Amino acid sequence: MQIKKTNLDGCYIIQPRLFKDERGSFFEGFNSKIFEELTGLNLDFVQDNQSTSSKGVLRGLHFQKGKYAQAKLVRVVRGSVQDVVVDIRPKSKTFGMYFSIILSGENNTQLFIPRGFAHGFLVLEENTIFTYKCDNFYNKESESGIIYNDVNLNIEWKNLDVDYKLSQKDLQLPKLEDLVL
Ligand SMILES: Cc1cn([C@H]2C[C@H](O)[C@@H](COP(=O)(O)OP(=O)(O)O[C@H]3O[C@H](C)C(=O)[C@H](O)[C@H]3O)O2)c(=O)[nH]c1=O
Repeated sequence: MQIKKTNLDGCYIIQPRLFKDERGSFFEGFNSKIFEELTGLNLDFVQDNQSTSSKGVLRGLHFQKGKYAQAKLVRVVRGSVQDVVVDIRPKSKTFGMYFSIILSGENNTQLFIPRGFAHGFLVLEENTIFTYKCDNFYNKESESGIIYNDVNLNIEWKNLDVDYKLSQKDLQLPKLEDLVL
């Protein structure tokens, strides 16, 4: 497993070691011992999520507030996404800045997203399967989010040959400046 820092403190790109043979391939999706050795973080993931989306779906930008904030370890099983995280930690020197990366079933790349970030992704291929671990349980009442095209964030979402598809809930999300964090 290789870990690389991003421009956002505490957010890491993780590249698992892939083992290939005549049958196919194998990699460890998560190994707490190695992860702690490389990041110093001792995480207790309590929930595993998976979503399947068609091309053009944009989920996010979401986060859970307060004590229900979640750190996430995200990756794509099949297909590909443009994954985007926004630092919304009020005291962070990179508050309001974002990081974007392509995650795919081909590159097996993972992103570790610490608590205090909003997260979303744009689906680049049909039938993309997205899976992720969370270190805190889902809590509907603490759900919040930021509209994907918040002018102040100026996220450069990839141009696709299909329209973006968002839930009604996500289309009504506020801008970061209108949130009380
Ligand atoms: C997140 C979640 C949802 N649900 C239920 C609630 C809804 O009835 C249904 C779909 O939920 P939602 O539309 O919020 O799913 P996404 O738009 O994929 O939300 C996720 O997408 C972004 C990118 C994230 O990073 C978050 O983990 C999460 O907010 O699943 C659950 O039962 N448990 C859960 O943990």
